[in-house]
Amino acid sequence: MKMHDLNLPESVDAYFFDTPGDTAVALADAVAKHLSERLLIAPRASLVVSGGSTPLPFFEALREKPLDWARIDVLLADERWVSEDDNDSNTRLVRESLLQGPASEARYLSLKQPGDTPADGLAAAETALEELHLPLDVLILGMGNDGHTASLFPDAPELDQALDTDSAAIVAPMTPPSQPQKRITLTLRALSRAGFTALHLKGDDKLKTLQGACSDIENIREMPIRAFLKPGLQVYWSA
Ligand SMILES: O=C(O)[C@H](O)[C@@H](O)[C@H](O)[C@H](O)COP(=O)(O)O
Repeated sequence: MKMHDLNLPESVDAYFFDTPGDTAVALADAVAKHLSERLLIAPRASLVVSGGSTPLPFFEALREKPLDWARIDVLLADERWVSEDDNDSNTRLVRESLLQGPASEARYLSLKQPGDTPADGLAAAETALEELHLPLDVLILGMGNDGHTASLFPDAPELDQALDTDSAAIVAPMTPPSQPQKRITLTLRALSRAGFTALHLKGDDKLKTLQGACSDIENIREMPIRAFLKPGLQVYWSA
């Protein structure tokens, strides 16, 4: 699909690659560049990543980058409320695939905290993020075919609050009936205006979903990814 079919907003750059591996390497290069530039002028940098099945080759490429990882705070955009040894845990994915090698020096800020539900663990999660400076420096988002990103799900009863950028909340519990697990997510207030935001996608289905998202950009509740289709976003896609 040619870029113009996406009618992305002005100055949203879309990069199309032949393979997920090529995408991963290119995205890792861009992220490493932004993190190292940030660390030239700030004592620490924040890197927010997403879970799911797409990021693995990106994590494997990024972790080998010769960055000052001890000065980088790594956290998830969202998390399933499962134990860290659960196969569905994004924290497990990040610890096993990203926080290895040079990147093992990074400081990991965990959204997953003790508590039977995300609501029970919310205060501890907020405390864990106390040192997180906003706006974020680097944010990597995925997208589901319902147009969710992070755990901003269209069917979540808490979506309006999580999208309310006037709210002070930077993290919120989400209980989308479409999902098998309860979730915790960074809110739109926390996720917006990052220094560098990339949308990392794989597959024709995701490209079609993105095309649909571009067709009615203002209707964010219907497809929360639309909140990020703004100038400066970089889309990285492969079949
Ligand atoms: O916890 C999660 O699932 C992610 O944070 C979520 O927002 C993900 O990025 C999309 O669902 C895409 O997931 P895939 O990469 O598996 O398609």
